[in-house]
Amino acid sequence: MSTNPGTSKLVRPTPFTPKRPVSTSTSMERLRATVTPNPILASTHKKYKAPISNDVRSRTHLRTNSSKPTTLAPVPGSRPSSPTKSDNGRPRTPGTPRRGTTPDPSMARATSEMDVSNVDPEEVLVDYQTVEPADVSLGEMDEAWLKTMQADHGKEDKVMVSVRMKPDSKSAWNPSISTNTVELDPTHARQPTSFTFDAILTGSANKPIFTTVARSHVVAAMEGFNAVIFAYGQTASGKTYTLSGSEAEPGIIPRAMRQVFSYIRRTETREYLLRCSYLEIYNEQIHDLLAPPGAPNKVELQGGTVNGEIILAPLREEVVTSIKAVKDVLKRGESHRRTACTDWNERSSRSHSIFRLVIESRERADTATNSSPSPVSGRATPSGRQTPGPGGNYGGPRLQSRDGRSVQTSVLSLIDLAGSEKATSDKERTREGKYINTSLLTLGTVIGKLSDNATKQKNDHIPFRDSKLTRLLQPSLSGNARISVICTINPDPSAIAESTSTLLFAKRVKGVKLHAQKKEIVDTDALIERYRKEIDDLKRRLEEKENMLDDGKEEEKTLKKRRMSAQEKADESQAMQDLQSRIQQLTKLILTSQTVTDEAAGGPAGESRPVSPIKVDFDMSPYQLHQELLTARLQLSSQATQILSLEAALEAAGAVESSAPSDASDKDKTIQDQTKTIEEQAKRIRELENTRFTREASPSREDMEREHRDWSSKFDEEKKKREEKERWAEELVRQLEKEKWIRTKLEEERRALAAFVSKFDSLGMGSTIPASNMSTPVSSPAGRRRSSVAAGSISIQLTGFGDPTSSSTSPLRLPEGHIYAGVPSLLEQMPEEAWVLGDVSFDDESMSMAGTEEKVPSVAGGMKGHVKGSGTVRFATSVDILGGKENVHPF
Ligand SMILES: Nc1ncnc2c1ncn2[C@@H]1O[C@H](COP(=O)(O)OP(=O)(O)OP(=O)(O)O)[C@@H](O)[C@H]1O
Repeated sequence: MSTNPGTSKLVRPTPFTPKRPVSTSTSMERLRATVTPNPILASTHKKYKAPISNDVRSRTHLRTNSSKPTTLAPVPGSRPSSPTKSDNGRPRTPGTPRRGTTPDPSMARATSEMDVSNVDPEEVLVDYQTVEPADVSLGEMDEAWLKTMQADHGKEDKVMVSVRMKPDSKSAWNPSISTNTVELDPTHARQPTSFTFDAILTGSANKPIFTTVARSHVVAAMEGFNAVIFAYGQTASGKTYTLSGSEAEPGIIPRAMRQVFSYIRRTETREYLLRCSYLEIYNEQIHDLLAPPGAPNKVELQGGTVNGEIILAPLREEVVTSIKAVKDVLKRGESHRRTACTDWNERSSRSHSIFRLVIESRERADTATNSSPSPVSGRATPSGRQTPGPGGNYGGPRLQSRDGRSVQTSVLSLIDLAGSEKATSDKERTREGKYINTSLLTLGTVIGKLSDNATKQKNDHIPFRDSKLTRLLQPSLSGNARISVICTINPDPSAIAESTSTLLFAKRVKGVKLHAQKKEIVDTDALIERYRKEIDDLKRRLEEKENMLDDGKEEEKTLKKRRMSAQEKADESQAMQDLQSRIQQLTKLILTSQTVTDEAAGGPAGESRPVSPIKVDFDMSPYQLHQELLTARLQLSSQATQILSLEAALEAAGAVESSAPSDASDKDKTIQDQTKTIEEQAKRIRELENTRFTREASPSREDMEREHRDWSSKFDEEKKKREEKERWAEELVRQLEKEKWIRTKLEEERRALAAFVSKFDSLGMGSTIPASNMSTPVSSPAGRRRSSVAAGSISIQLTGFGDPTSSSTSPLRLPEGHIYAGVPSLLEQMPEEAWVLGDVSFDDESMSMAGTEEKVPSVAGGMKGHVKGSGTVRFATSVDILGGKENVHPF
């Protein structure tokens, strides 16, 4: 690891891991020997691990000295009364009221001498003449650098992210300054782990750190852009050292302040009003570090935002005019900050601290080019609009825009975050640690989502409201600021996990996109004048264009128009449209500005002239104004198109020439009339379209209803049919059941009869079967009757079954359960060709023919048997069956 050669190797008072409690005696001595203590910090330096309660801090003893009521921030609009210019003409830095006799002289210095509510901003302006040479840092802003840097403003749309490694003899990380990469040493890495950022910083010297990561942001703030610089990292990794530094190595905050004064000294054309505030977020509560001792110091973050700004109230702002004044403010704020000795850091910040410098500037009166009084109607020039503030909760005075000199406002925020840490044995520290970690976690989530939204072009919700820190940073993180983040890491191998987490945070921050905009508070009269001039100019250009076309005789004009290509005509008409749109827009803006001005001056706004339909908020950011402008332009352009078409129509009707107005105002009137007509026509068209739509829509609705009705009746019909079929099916089933029942009954009867017959036969009484029980016997010429059937037909018709007359055509059906009894030679003459088909078999004959066609052997001697199964006996030739049909009986 390469470190700054000038670095005095600092021995860490404790290893990062909290396992071993700090040994204050040796480590502190070593520390004191290596680092010159910062006198600012020394006053509150905690040497021993002791609980710090916000109520038991230095303010407690100061409270006893409090005799005068505290004056808080002025209500905007209250006139400053007592100028504070010192005898030598140089403005004196105001402070808080002196509290009578103070036993502690250092604290007497820390409390302020002046009530800021009584400061006239005009009296405390800083310009190149008032800056003391001693307040200036020489050589930090050469012209060439400044030029490149200024060219970068507006282009830069990413957060500047740098990593600062604290000097350590055993480092687990290898920094590469040339490639801006930091890599985890392979001995500690399972896989290659490296990160690349905008800068990798090492060593103890704070000057190069300032130059690399903060200088350009400070200049951006001086030029009207909001700027935020913050340090992020685990506890004891060097955040406070980077931001505040020590007497020997001043950090970013003191260097930035010097830079501010250097900038003012080299900028001869502007004058500045500088106001500081200093606050901290401790256990999710915001405290004003500059609140006078004994005064309430809780600051509330109010509901919404004003023009994208967060409202903090009540927050004290103090005007500063010199480095000394800034130092005083810092010292006072530092003395109120919550720090404590933890397992890892002798003087650990227990809160997030935010030092804010509000920079307001305007062109100096003697250099302003537009310093002539406003020509707007003999009215007295109204004072410029006040810097938007939370209804008197901001503390400091505001710079007013004067004589057309607009006021530029920006805020430089320098933030020292509390460090993420592990749990400690001390209860109070653990509680603080929880708040710290939670808010840092939210910061990480917010940054992650912002970066995600930027890369994936999404617009997901960002949980800014989940912590005070993110809520406070919302305007900046949302993009309206130049941001520089310094991630500090402790390179000790015992802190690899924490350092990796910090580096991952840094990587996410890199993805956040910014679009910082300047904020300018404009003098409305000057603005109106600017609009008027622009309108005059536009009207002149419009007339020129029209004259160009109208010059010459009628034939020449026609020729001119014919000569113009279609493209030229379109361009020309577009240019004229643009001019007219702009004129209308500016006219509206003038009306709005005048309304606003009159209202602000308590005048009878809107009585003598129409109030513009568009209310322009002059406190809107240029970006917002631009958006408004685009929307307005779009509207105007569509109206202008309508006007043009109407003009074309009128021209075609030959009406324009005769009624064409001669001067611009008449033309404006005509345009207005025409616009009105167009609007009426457009309204009429809309009505017609609506009617048409209604008309077109109603038949289709009827159709739909009719169709619906048709379908419903069809459905009902189908349903009816189905129900009928179901009824019919049920009826069939019922009949079937009945049939089955009848058949069963018949079957039972038949079986009973067959049994009877069989018994009868066995008794040798076959000839005595009563004819009534059987079918009517076929009459036979002889005693042994012979029944003759044709080939392929039945030879036997079972008694009681079937129709005897059809016996010649039907095959012999032998239903199961019939027997052939009492017939000595039923098929005596059956020829060989006889075939039996079907599943028929007989008990005691070799006539098993189940399922297959089989040739039936001649049956000599008749047969007697019980038919099993049903089937058909088919005969190929005529068969004489002895005994006739009557010999076959049901079983
Ligand atoms: N780059 C550095 N060079 C020399 N000393 C350093 C450096 N960074 C930090 N230190 C020393 O390390 C100690 C811890 O640093 P510091 O208090 O700035 O850490 P921190 O990140 O602010 O911690 P915390 O989050 O607990 O407030 C201090 O004694 C400081 O002087």
